[in-house]
Amino acid sequence: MDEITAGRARWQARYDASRVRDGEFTTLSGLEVEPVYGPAAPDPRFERIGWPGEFPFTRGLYATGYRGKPWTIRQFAGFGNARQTNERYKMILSAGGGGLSVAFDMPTLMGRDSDDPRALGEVGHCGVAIDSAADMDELFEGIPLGDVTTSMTISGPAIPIFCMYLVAAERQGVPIGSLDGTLQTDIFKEYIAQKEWLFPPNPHLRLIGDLMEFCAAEIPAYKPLSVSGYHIREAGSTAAQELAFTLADGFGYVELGLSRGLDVDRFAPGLSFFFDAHIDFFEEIAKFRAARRIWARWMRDVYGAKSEKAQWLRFHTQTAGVSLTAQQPDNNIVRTAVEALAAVLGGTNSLHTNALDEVLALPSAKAAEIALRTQQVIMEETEVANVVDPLGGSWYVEALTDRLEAEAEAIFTKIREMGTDGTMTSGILRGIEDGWFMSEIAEAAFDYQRKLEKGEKKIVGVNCHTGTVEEPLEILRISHEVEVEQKRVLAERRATRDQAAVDVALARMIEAARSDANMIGPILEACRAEATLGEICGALRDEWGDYMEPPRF
Ligand SMILES: CC(C)(COP(=O)(O)OP(=O)(O)OC[C@H]1O[C@@H](n2cnc3c(N)ncnc32)[C@H](O)[C@@H]1OP(=O)(O)O)[C@@H](O)C(=O)NCCC(=O)NCCSC(=O)CCC(=O)O
Repeated sequence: MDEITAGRARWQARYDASRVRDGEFTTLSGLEVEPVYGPAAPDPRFERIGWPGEFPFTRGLYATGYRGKPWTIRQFAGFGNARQTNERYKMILSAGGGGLSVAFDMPTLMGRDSDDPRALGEVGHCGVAIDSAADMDELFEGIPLGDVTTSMTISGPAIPIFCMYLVAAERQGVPIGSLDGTLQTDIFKEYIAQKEWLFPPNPHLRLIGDLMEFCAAEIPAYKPLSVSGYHIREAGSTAAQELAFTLADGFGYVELGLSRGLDVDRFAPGLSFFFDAHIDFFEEIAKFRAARRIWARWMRDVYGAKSEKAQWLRFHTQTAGVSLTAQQPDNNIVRTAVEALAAVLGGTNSLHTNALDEVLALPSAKAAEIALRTQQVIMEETEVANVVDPLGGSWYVEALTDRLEAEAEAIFTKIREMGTDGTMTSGILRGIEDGWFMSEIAEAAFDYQRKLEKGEKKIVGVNCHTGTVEEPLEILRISHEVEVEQKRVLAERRATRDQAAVDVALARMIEAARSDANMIGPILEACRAEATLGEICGALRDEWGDYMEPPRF
């Protein structure tokens, strides 16, 4: 039997052993479609590409693709206080959202309480304000945490926020071992692009190692890391840089797990990824396919992962916020639809579609609903979910996939060479310290901007096809009352909690910080005692110090 026939037989066996959702898998005009298409005759490219559901997973993780399960519709949302955001979550779930994704406000992202002087004017603005486990209870009130997978986008203070989420689950009566969800936690990309860290890199990495250890042992389905290229791309990187920097960061976390003596086949399934879907349709599809292939190969060949789940790159995608325009904002619906389709054709596991007004403010309820419906149109009407990796074998897409893979490999070599001991981690830390990542991204952003200004690259409504007379958009505005009320509630909670229990828990946490002990238990205790996020992070800042980025011109 030749390799094509043998491969197809392997795929068929996997497909037959899998569950397929009910549905009519035909074109709109009624033609039956196969679950997958492949070459009819031997093709030299095929070994690199493979079949869906098998190494190197270029064509997807599952033999069934979206016939097995469609991607998760996971709309990133949060604003004002926990009660307001809870209402938005219930709206998203009742409108067909498949999972939740929490956006926190800036003080929370920086580990500060709502009454911190630095929080002034920011409470509830770019996400929801969470000060303690009691806010987390309110955030998920009436939403069974055992049944809904919840992603939380936070990295600097990821661990105390995660512990508050565990406390909220305990208070709902959900066993924490049964939870499934994702925590962003990706501190490398904070230093590289988003700039929301709390401490120097080493204490952050220690906490992340503690979290990986805890989750691998206690909450096997939970993904404690969502390694993020989104913010790298939004900062102006190219697609190849996004791919390479993100996967390099992922390798850094694998090296961290291995350095802690953890079993790669146990902890690697907890590593998840998050990419941008930008407007160049085919380049984005190729990027997602290349990402799966590179990750599988490195995990197997460099880091010794044996199980398929440890070789899988699972990812969430968000359409490109940076591609949205304030001019002619209705056009953003079209951009988002094209980008979302690229994510789906690239085999994303989970997807957020941006709202048309996100360039101006957090989404209004109406804009949020259109964004959600955009995914549903793709899922329910277009028939694209009938066939796994429908663009596999396209000369263009396969060539771009190879090209992006080669570009990423060249960047990996550069990063490793920057380090002192041949590891990816050492190269990443050196690149952060030297401002190398930042200047690579800045160069790419500058180059693109120059092309826009020369008219070599075009954006409708910005440097071409301008001149539409526009109505002002109704946008969501967050009242200052939210901040006043959040501070009042926080003061009341501080006055009524058992202060001695808080003091003891915080002292134990610092004791643990000074030892080699795993920090998750003590931080969880502090959250159970209603210590606030600012108190927990403040005590750790006092212990570990702050981090100043080296200036670079
Ligand atoms: C793994 C992902 C990517 C997706 O998880 P999900 O649970 O949604 O989906 P999933 O794992 O693909 O699927 C759920 C289960 O179904 C199974 N499954 C899926 N497809 C299948 C198929 N065809 N056949 C058989 N089983 C299948 C999976 O293996 C899994 O089960 P098992 O578990 O048993 O295997 C996770 O990490 C995630 O949800 N990430 C979201 C991150 C996020 O929302 N970030 C927002 C950032 S927003 C941000 O940063 C701000 C940006 C800004 O500034 O605007």
